[in-house]
Amino acid sequence: MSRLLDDEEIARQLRDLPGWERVEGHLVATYESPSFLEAVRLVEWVADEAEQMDHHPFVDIRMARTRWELWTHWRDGITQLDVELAHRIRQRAEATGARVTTAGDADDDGRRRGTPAPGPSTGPR
Ligand SMILES: C[C@H](O)[C@H](O)[C@H]1CNC2=NC(N)=NC(=O)C2=N1
Repeated sequence: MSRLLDDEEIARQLRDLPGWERVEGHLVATYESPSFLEAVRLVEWVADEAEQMDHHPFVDIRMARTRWELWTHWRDGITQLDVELAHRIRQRAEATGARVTTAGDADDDGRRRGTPAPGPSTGPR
C-alpha cells in the first residue's frame, strides 16, 4: 500500500483525477468552492478523512480557493495513499459545488493569468 508509485502508474492514475497534476514529485490540485465557508468546510471534512487514513495533506486556503499538495513524506514520493486521498478530496469537492481550477483560470487576485492589469482610463475626456 505504501510503496512508491512509478511514473507510469502515476500518469495512468492521474487520468481519473481531472485537474490534478504532478508538481515536483507531489500531487497538486486547486479547487474553487462556492464560498469561503464552503472551502473551510471542505478542509474540515478532509481533515477527518486524513485522520482516519493517518495520511495528511498540505493545504492552503485563500478565500474560497483551496490548494492541495499530497505526497508520502516518509517515502519522499507518491504512494497509493496519496491517490486515494486525492479521490476523496475530489469527490467531496464536487459534491459541495467546488470546481477544479486549471492553469488558465484566474489568479489569486481574480485576474486571469496572462492578462495585463487595467491601464489608465481611455474613456472620453
Ligand atoms: C506516525 C504517522 O503515522 C506518520 O507521521 C504519518 C502521518 N501522516 C502522514 N501524511 C503524509 N502525507 N505522509 C506521511 O508520511 C505521513 N506519515
